Amino acid sequence: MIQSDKGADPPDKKDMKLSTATNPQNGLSQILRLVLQELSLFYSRDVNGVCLLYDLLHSPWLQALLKIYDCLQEFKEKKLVPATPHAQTLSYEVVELLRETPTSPEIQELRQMLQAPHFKALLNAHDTIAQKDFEPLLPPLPDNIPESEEAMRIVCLVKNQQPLGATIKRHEITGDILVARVIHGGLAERSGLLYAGDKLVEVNGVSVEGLDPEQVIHILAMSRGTIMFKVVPVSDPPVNSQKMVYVRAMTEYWPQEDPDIPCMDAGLPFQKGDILQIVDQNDALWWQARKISDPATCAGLVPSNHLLKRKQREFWWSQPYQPHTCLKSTLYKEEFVGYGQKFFIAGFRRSMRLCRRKSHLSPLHASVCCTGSCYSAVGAPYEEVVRYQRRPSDKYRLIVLMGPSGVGVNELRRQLIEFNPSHFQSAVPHTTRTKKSYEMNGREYHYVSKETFESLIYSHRMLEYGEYKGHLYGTSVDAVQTVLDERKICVMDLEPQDIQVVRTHELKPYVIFIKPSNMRCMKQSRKNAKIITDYFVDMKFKDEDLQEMENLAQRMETQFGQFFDHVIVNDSLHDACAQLLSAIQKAQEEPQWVPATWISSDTES
Ligand SMILES: Nc1ncnc2c1ncn2[C@@H]1O[C@H](COP(=O)(O)OP(=O)(O)OP(=O)(O)O)[C@@H](O)[C@H]1O
Repeated sequence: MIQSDKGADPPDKKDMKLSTATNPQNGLSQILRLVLQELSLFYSRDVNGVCLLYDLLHSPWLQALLKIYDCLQEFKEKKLVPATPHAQTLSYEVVELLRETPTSPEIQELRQMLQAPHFKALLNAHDTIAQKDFEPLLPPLPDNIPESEEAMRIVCLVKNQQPLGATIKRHEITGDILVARVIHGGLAERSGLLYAGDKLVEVNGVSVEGLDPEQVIHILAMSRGTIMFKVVPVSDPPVNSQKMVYVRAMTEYWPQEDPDIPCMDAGLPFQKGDILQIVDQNDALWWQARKISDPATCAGLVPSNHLLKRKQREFWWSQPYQPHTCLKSTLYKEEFVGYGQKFFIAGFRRSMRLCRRKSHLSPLHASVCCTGSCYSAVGAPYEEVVRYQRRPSDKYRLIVLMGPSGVGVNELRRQLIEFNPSHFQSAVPHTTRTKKSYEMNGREYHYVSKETFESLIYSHRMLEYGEYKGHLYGTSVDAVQTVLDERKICVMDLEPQDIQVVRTHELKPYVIFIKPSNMRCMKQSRKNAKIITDYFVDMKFKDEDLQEMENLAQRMETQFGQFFDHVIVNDSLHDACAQLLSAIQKAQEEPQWVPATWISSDTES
């Protein structure tokens, strides 16, 4: 039995009314109204997805659409007829009458308007429609057509700047030239007259019998204006009934470098992190997709998940063996940043940051999880994604900052927390080292035994950890959850190798990559910046430090760019902070693409 929770605000009854039409055949509006009423009962009970569905059905654009639908239904019923079937003659008569009227500027203007070509064309169109005179007159079919004659279709397409949007192939046995695929959004598909499997008989009056596909393409390339195809239609035109799927490309693809692609010109190149709309998966090997950043263009061919995985594997095995290389850092910073300030910020200590950088070298780490570089060798080439909009009642998404050492990740994180400590916070890390006299358990660190720390690792409760001077340091899921449970935004910095561990539906991380600007700008902006390394105190950035930072940033982008939701170039600190604030606000308040598994896990829980 469905009950309403009295504690919550019931949705406004007035707004629920979707349509005012009284037409008894108006079933769609009626059904939607009932669905809304039903949903309003669940609304206050926080049932997963109901609020989203309710808001969708309640949205002004859907209601407006329904109103339009209702109006159209009403007009359909009325069977409107034109006031006059011959508006053109009426117009001639008016012009004649005006001739006999004394001339004035207004009469002159009216006469000109009635005789203007566009007005005449409009009246002509009106008369054609009024007389329902749009069916072309076809000659009668000859009586003596043999039974075995194949039905032909004549297709005329007007060539413009766009490609025709179809590929052809030769049938291996019969040698016929067939339409291999029709590309979504292309001229051929929009005409609705050509289908994959249609047999080409003639192009512009030239028979294609015995020709190679290349020769047919040459004829097409030479044609100007209208192209006429004579085809034998495929008996069963393929129907694309698959649902639209969106994926994030986890690898890059360049059709020009792929000798296997059936038609290089029809290929769609993409880069890591691009969001693709998969519009056709009928072929097991070659899908059709378009980039959501470029929705107006027609689709292109991309390798299917299965094929791309195979290609990745073949590429991986063809590479010479390389021992595991890590993104290493040489720039180290001071011991303690948060101490002595108005409020305390945890997680900025040098020990913590150094162990982070060394974490992927630890044998313990290697035995528990797979690093990012392993991931790129065997991981899925596409990740299914959906649009996710955080609801105000949801916890905040975890904000992850990453970047090469010295780029300013910690400076930005610190400034953010200082800007609004009641809104932004770091997680308190764990350590196995002993507490110092001025420290407090749960403020600088959670001080735990080695056994406790290791059990957290083995139970996958550590998001990142490492060893420094014989002690373990790390950040736990629970420490992050504590911040999120307080309805604050948790901001953490992470090495890219650890990114897979935080990508869970629980934390829904939003990853921001902090990137150095070019060397010339960096030399200027870091003129007075001081770094403290393991060996020197207050050392200025040297050119080689900046160069290494740039190289490291490039490697990080190449290897992990698919995981970055946003990139900020840290040139002016002030601008970078402003960009960071705005990016975080968008991450929390605007729809974003997230892995589909994060959302399905939500529904299951
Ligand atoms: N945009 C900037 N302009 C000038 N100085 C900057 C800028 N960003 C950061 N700095 C300075 O550069 C130095 C290094 O920054 P920070 O400590 O934040 O680096 P990091 O990315 O956290 O690397 P690490 O963890 O190795 O210290 C600091 O002195 C910081 O104040």
